Amino acid sequence: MAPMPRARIALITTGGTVAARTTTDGAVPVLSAGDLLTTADESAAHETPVGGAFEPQIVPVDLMSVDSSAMTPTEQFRVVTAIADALTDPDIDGVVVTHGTDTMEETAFLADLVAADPRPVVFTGAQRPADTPHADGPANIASALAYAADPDSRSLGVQIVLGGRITAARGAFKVSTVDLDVFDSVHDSLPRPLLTGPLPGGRPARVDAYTLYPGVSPGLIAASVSQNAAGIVLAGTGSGNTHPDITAEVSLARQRGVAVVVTTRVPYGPVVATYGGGGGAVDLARAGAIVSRWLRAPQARVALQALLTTGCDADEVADFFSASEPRYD
Ligand SMILES: NC(=O)C[C@H](N)C(=O)O
Repeated sequence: MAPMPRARIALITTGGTVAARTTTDGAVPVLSAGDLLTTADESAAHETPVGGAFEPQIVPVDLMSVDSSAMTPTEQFRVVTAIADALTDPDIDGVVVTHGTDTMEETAFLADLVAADPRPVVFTGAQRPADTPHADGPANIASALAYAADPDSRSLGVQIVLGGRITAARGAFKVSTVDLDVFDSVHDSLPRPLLTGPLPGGRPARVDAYTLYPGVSPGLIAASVSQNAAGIVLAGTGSGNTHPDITAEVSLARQRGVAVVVTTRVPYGPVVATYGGGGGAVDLARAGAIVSRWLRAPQARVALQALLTTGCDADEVADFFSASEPRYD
């Protein structure tokens, strides 16, 4: 299908390179939704469906102006709340969120965790600041608006539209610091278990994440526990493995009621608990860690944080991660 010519789309801006201007102190996000629309207008002409002008009615929401690398969990929750607020208007056909690419996979995934509404929610951004020659933001915004206005985009969950590619938020990860084709996916058809109910206000639960390596200090985990982290995500080597000393700390963390999820630092392939020897994923699972088969550390951390913030217990966390596995992978 083609975009509805007069679709009504909420455009929520959060900052990022797409909204950035270059200064002597580096690129900083300063542009409003109105500014972004002006630059996207020309590119939108290329999205005009055959036989009718595509002139969406835009409802601008200038939410925040931050580089996404500096976005806090509280701000990520605010983005998701803003999407829900926009969708309370029955006349809105879809939502586009402009966001930095550094942590887009996290906020878009958080939005997908509560995306029960069939109307399209699309994240987009840019790799080049808006005032650089050949800035990619305007074309990305135009494509995202067209995608959000297309009835065929309904009921697919949150999508990332960027660099000419459409990527489901769940499983997406940033693959290039500078290329215009920014995201790939660890698996292109992950199941989408949703959180029950909206995200609560207030401060999200603290969930730490560590990438493991030879010689990593077990004290990192002890420090998280002593600082009252509610959860810890470990990106192990290979298929979710590490040193036996880490397993011992995981055991202690579990005894203190801290949820632990193990994933891998490897970009592709499932995490399969195969290895023993004291530090293998088999040992970590026996020590009480939950294996995240596909969701990598950034998204596993967001899921664990959202689950713990909404009051889920260890069994419900385990159920979520097992429901996130495709049946035949
Ligand atoms: N391309 C970008 O948007 C990177 C930027 N640092 C951000 O995530 O906000």
